[in-house]
Amino acid sequence: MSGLLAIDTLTGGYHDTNVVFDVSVQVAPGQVLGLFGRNGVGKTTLARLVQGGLRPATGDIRLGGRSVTGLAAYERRALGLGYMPQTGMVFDDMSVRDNLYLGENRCPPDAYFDRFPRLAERLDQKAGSMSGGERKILAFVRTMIEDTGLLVLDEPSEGVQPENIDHMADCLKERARDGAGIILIEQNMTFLTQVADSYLGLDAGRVCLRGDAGEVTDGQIKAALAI
Ligand SMILES: Nc1ncnc2c1ncn2[C@@H]1O[C@H](COP(=O)(O)OP(=O)(O)OP(=O)(O)O)[C@@H](O)[C@H]1O
Repeated sequence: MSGLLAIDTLTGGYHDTNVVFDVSVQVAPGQVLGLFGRNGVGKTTLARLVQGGLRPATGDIRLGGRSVTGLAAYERRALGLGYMPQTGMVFDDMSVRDNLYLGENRCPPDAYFDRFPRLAERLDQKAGSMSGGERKILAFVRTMIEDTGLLVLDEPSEGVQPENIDHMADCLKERARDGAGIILIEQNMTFLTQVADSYLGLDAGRVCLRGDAGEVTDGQIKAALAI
């Protein structure tokens, strides 16, 4: 597998307390890695270690063959790493239009309005006045339109209606078909299994299950979640 992203024996967490231990995994162009596990097992922490918001205690992260372990989040962003955090991506005081159109290195969002017409209807509305699910869709589309080769998305479907989750799945599959590597953190297993072509399960910060979609069974995923 040619590594777009290579994570090597990564350990890290908060201050002196590590919550992710010895995680190694690779993501190739076009691959969607489904990252799952119960609440509090370290999924968001792993995502933030990859994104650069947290620095690892030990281990290495390589993007396109280059070590980015010592780089700040904005430097990783400049190298093509996109990140949709679980919360806090939308600027509540700005309009939906400004959330979508302001910023550099973006494609126009218009291509997403067929799938998510609510955004087009609410362009002049403040983002903070939208529902939680609508703000998630806004954050998702902002992430999709950025010019990035690796996307890390932390529970994008939380609070989103099933029909729009299906549209999110289609968008992610298209980005992967276009060559992006994707790490998708999800509690919604229907969504995750719809999109992921490989899985990484975490328990207590350690890898408890890994494999391609053809190898890992629903039963194994359920068992990993019920550990
Ligand atoms: N800012 C922080 N400071 C200290 N500890 C934290 C911080 N954020 C998370 N933790 C701890 O790190 C551990 C892993 O949390 P993390 O948010 O990575 O889990 P998660 O698998 O993403 O959970 P969830 O599914 O609930 O989002 C938890 O024990 C949590 O309490």
